[in-house]
Amino acid sequence: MAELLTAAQMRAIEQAAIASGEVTGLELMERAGRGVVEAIFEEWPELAEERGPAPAPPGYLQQEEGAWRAVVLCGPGNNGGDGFVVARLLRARGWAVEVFLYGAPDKLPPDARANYERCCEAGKVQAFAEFEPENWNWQTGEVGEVDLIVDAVFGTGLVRPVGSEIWLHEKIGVLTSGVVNARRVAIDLPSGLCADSGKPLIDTQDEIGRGKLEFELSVSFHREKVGHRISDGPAFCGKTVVKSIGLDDLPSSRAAARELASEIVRLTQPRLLDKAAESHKYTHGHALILSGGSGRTGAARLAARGALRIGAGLVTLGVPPNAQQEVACQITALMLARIDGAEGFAAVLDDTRLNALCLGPGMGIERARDLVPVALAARCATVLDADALTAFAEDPAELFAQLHEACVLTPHGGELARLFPDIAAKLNAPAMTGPAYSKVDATREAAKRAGCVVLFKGADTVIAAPDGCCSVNSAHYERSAPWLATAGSGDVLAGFITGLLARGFAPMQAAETAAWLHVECALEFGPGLIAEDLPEQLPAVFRKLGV
Ligand SMILES: NC(=O)C1=CN([C@@H]2O[C@H](COP(=O)(O)OP(=O)(O)OC[C@H]3O[C@@H](n4cnc5c(N)ncnc54)[C@H](O)[C@@H]3O)[C@@H](O)[C@H]2O)[C@@H](O)CC1
Ligand SMILES: Nc1ncnc2c1ncn2[C@@H]1O[C@H](COP(=O)(O)OP(=O)(O)O)[C@@H](O)[C@H]1O
Ligand SMILES: [K+]
Repeated sequence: MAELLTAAQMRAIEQAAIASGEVTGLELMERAGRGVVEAIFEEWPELAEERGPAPAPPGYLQQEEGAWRAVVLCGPGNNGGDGFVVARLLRARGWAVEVFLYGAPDKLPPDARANYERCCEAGKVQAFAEFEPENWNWQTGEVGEVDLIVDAVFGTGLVRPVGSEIWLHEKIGVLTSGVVNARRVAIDLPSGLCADSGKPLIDTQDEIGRGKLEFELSVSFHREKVGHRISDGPAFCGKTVVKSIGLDDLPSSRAAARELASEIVRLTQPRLLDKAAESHKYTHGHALILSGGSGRTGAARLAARGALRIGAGLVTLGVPPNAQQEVACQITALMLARIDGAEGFAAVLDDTRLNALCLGPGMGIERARDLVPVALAARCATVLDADALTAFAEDPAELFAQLHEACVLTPHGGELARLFPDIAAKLNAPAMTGPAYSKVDATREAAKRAGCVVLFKGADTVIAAPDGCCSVNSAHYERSAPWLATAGSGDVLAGFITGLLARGFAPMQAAETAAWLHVECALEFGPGLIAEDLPEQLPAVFRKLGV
């Protein structure tokens, strides 16, 4: 299962390896630099082609032709150290490389210092203040084309907001503003991005020039960091490649990782979805999904279709009398039960074969306020979405007092803010110091307070349980699925979770697997997707999974 590490976890794993004597920091840095160069050539094979030798410094960037040209921006820590390795390796291949250092050489940590010195043997390293692409005269050809920009200013050690003197988004923006056509690679993370939260730490009220901070490739080591997958991280990173630096082969770092295991955030992956051959429909559970009144039943019908397709044995829509006819005209495999007020609902719940409930989609606030307490009193696996969450905006504590561990809450950002206003305020505050409060922190805190699983939606859906277990369902990079942002897709997701709960999945596993399948369905259909299409992709997705 793919793990996402925080900066502190990565440090602990690396430090354990170094402390054991199984590897030195210098060796890890060399492997990191080599990994970056490898990743660059894998991403842009044309850059690996041989070219003429580098002209002698100074002023090699003035040359019109000849070697490939790179600018490497190094910072004051080990990220800068990785940058010096990359600069040296590129120079050894005949590249013309301009290296700039932000910070004083004698303050570099030992391994970075060693690589600074080795880098200087093959060419100069200039002070960062000299990096003034805004003053380079492109028009007169005084400065030649730059083929590659390497950002090695800050990695996982970024703790303070990036000052205006190193606003890379501005500087790199100049370099890439169409005058030159350089590929942009960030070592570990784009400098300025907080490794734990995926938020930029920038000390300014100004609009961040986001387009300019975006890289095409980020090369991380050992594991992706949480920040590669949440908030602004994916947009800034462009594409994230992970290179091994040999830590998985070392008993010391493996032991350190085992100790951290319960805290580590994971990327979602599907659980076993097969059905046993000897089963019958009741083995797969009976889900009940409550709808709203006449004219507002679409959301619940979407959820119900999702629950049925994902394999619940039976799915019943619980509708108020005024919507009975409307729903009856629309459904075939789904069943229908008349559910009016709290009393009638309680009577329906006497049927113990009903083992998963879904309340919220299109339900209406008033009906939700009446019926959610009845559902929760039944102590049945229950998904609360949409109106079932908003109904408790005025007194979230009232809801929390009734929730139990078989519940799943599925808020989007607005709904989360209604139930957890303090958590939303912390999450939405400008990030000044690292590690910044993240969507992972927010979801974990919400799950703990609610006492049940919380699935916080978005392209970076975060799912957490009260015990801290947490995963990210990332619709980014090769799983980018922007077509999922369409009305009703959240209703289908609620139905998917309900269906899996009916099938007997534990709440955390139901939420993770449903979120993962939701994105797979969107990818299976592709552009033009609307919510109705989502459940209909499940058969193809299951076939691909070998279910
Ligand atoms: N942890 C590991 O296992 C490995 C780490 N490596 C590299 O080392 C990096 C982490 O190195 P470090 O921990 O030295 O951290 P960084 O190199 O990311 O930055 C730390 C330095 O920047 C300063 N700093 C932080 N925020 C600042 C700000 N806003 N303005 C000015 N200065 C600021 C800190 O005081 C410190 O001097 C990783 O991202 C990775 O690139 C690699 O060499 C491979 C192995
Ligand atoms: N850009 C995006 N990429 C991938 N998934 C997205 C994106 N935006 C939204 N989603 C997903 O689409 C669904 C939207 O749900 P929600 O906000 O409840 O809206 P609705 O109820 O109208 O469907 C959620 O599952 C969310 O994770
Ligand atoms: K960097």
